[in-house]
Amino acid sequence: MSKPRPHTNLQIETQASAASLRATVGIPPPSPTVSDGSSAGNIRVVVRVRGINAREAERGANCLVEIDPHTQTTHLYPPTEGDKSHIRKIFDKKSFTFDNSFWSGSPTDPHYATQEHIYDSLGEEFLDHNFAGYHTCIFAYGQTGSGKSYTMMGVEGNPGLIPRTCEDLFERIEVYRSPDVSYSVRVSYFEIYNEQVRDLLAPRTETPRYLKVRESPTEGPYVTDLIELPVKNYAEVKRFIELGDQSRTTASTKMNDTSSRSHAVFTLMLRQVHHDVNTDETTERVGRMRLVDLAGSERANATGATGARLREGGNINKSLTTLGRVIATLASSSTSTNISRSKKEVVPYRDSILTWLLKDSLGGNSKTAMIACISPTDYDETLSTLRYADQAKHIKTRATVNEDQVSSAIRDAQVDALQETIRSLQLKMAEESDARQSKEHEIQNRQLAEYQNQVTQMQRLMEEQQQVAEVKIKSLQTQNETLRLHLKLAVEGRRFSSNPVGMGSEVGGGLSRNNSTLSRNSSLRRAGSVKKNLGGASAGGQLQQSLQMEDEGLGAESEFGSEDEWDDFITEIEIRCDDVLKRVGSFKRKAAEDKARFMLNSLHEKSVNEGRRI
Ligand SMILES: Nc1ncnc2c1ncn2[C@@H]1O[C@H](COP(=O)(O)OP(=O)(O)OP(=O)(O)O)[C@@H](O)[C@H]1O
Repeated sequence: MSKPRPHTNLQIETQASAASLRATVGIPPPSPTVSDGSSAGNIRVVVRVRGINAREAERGANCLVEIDPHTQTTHLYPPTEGDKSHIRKIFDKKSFTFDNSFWSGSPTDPHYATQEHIYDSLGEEFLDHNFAGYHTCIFAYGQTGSGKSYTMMGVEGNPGLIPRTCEDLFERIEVYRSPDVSYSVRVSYFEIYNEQVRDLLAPRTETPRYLKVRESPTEGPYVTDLIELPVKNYAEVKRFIELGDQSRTTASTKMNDTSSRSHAVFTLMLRQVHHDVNTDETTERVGRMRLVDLAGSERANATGATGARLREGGNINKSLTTLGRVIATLASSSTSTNISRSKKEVVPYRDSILTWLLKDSLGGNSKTAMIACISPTDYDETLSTLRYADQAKHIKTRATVNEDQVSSAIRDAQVDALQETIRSLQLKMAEESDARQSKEHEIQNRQLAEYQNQVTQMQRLMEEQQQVAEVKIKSLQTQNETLRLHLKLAVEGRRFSSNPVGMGSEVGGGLSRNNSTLSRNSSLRRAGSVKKNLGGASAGGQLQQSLQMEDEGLGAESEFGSEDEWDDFITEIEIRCDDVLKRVGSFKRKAAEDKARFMLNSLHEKSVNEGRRI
């Protein structure tokens, strides 16, 4: 059989990058496309084939994979007769069609899919969803050594999907920045190793510290005490990625020199707070992006694993088998008819930590994509991955926009209610600590966990308060600047009209008189249009508009018949400026008070914890 000729994805070169175009021209982030804020859709599935590596070339392995760029089909050919490992088995050519099939055989191949192509065709769109308020998840699946870490994280000088997403995220925040919107980003990074969760951003300790997984009715499954760090720019995230990668469990196997022995989950939380100065209402949008690099499926004899490596491999395979069962159950319930749907199968999320934590991403509130990474030479493993991927494309998720509209009063009430809960928990814990010696550790621990959970919520709320206060201050400052500019222009116009020295006086009385009249009218007209704008003046755009109207001779007729009216107008503007400044001052004070309350709570929590430890 002749070696199949690799093709690649032609589409990737022609796909217009909508998001970067939007960012270039400064159009704000996309709004949700569906009116009720929810969007049902299938998991997006793409395949990426890596090139033949040195090991495979050494054993003379043939390329068994071909990609048709026009139909996005991946063909898998049977191994050649000379390949002894496949003797006595019957193989067929298999074909699967996906949303995209990427060929990354050799950079010299026509239509070779680079890291950038993968990001442009998948990462960008998913970032759009995050800005629109959706949760997203992209996970890489495939046998060991097939290119998952390369695709997700990349290598020095050739970054993968995760660093590119982070970089684009901060570039967009810069482009979308406006006075009434504030953005905050938090990052977390953990691994699931041997069915245990370890924080990759926590300092590594002699005895590893494993974190518990809990399920909340509102948030679903979550990792307790997971560090979530606020980040301000790409350089900061990059540092945390490097820190996490250094902590990640990897080892050399016969299949891969740097094989990931754990599933790694990198999460970015994007929070957008929009504040409307006129209604004092705040809209918050939260988009969580999960980027998952799974450990690779492996056959013990192929990896040459023994001892600890063998145990790791066993756990990796166990969780991947559970993932397979979850995918199969979800796929069958998505394709089943209404009648068979009534006796719905239970999805075995809880059978592994991985599937439990990815519950939402796999079958709930998320837009999800799977990147199936395959080797071009291994028929069995590649077929297994392609079958997984083929099933996954039938899964439907229902993503909803995570948006909240809160007034200042409600927000303050929330803070008060939480403070009350925390106070009563503190009281209970103090009572409990007297009975510390009595064997009620179980209850005490549960109460402590609940207390910590509440305090974390409180901290979040305080930080959100702070974020809202910052937006308010920024938008009031802009309003103030606009008013000052209006005032300056109006006063200058008046000065010019009442003392028409200069051009008018040089060219003669008639013209001077004309100019004077013109200027006076112009100044009053300008002031009139300024006055009109005062009702809702909140942006420089309005000022520009009023000046433009005047230039076009469309300005409103003067509303100032006398000097008294003019003076009243100036006084009114001055009062408004003072008022805005006062509001800025009071917001600053409130923000400082919130911060102080927050610090006090943190201190109290610390002392409670320390008291407990003693
Ligand atoms: N598309 C590609 N282009 C160039 N090199 C690649 C590509 N894909 C993978 N590689 C290289 O192949 C090797 C194995 O890739 P990688 O570590 O990403 O595999 P993996 O699927 O994450 O494996 P494991 O499951 O064992 O962690 C690495 O040296 C990587 O740089």
